[in-house]
Amino acid sequence: MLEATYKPAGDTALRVRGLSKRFEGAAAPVWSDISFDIPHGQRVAIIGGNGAGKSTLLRCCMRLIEPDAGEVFFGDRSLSGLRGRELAKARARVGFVFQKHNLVSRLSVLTNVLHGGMAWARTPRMWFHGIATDEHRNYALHCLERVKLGHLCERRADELSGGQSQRVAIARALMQKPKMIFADEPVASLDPQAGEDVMQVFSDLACDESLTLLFVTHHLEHALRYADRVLGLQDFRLGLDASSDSLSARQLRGMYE
Ligand SMILES: Nc1ncnc2c1ncn2[C@@H]1O[C@H](COP(=O)(O)OP(=O)(O)OP(=O)(O)O)[C@@H](O)[C@H]1O
Repeated sequence: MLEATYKPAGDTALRVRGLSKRFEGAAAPVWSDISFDIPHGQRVAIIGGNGAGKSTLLRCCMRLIEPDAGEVFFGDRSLSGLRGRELAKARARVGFVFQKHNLVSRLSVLTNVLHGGMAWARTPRMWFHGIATDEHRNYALHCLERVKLGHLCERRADELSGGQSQRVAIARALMQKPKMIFADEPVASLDPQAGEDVMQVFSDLACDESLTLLFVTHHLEHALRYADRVLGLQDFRLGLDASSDSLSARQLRGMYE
């Protein structure tokens, strides 16, 4: 592994131990024996070539994909063996942001954000604008303000730019009051400036609110600028685990050779 300069500090938000995954029928594992600890509030980039298993790793960390071996802990709590409501409750600690924002186009921005509260809703209906309580609407507005889009709350989602839509998707993830944000190539389809704006929002959330951030990216400059630490997947294993301060763009490019 490339020089592991990262030294764990503080309480652990996410602990991964000995994780391995091979898809059925595949000749080789996606990766094997992956272990790392992420302290609360750390910003971590996951890099690696196409097919290195970045998305699979992110999903295995929530058991959206079942690993073949190993264990994942949120804090001290192991996800192994959790089922149904217990697993859903544990997963609700993580706000997941995808490459595609998946907003409901004909609904307002505020209603889309309210949908993020479904993770802890008793009845889904209460998450529609007009039915939701003032308390929930105010919280949704607060989440929108955290991504600097409070002024667009009444706009239809299909009238937003790509960058604005992704920021609404982040606000929707914040609505579930997560401890961690996992983001899978969140700026892949955005222009450079919108991509920077979205990465800055993530970074501010991690720095100002101690939200732990784990994001997959192919933008090496984002890994260096917006992450405290970089994990790199290469040759079916974790080939890099180092603080971004200690890395150069040339070293990161080496993960793609
Ligand atoms: N559900 C699945 N069933 C079978 N194989 C899968 C499945 N999901 C992913 N794979 C395979 O696992 C490998 C890793 O895929 P993954 O999407 O995690 O890679 P990635 O590093 O995120 O790639 P990219 O940078 O192209 O998005 C690939 O070979 C992919 O084809």
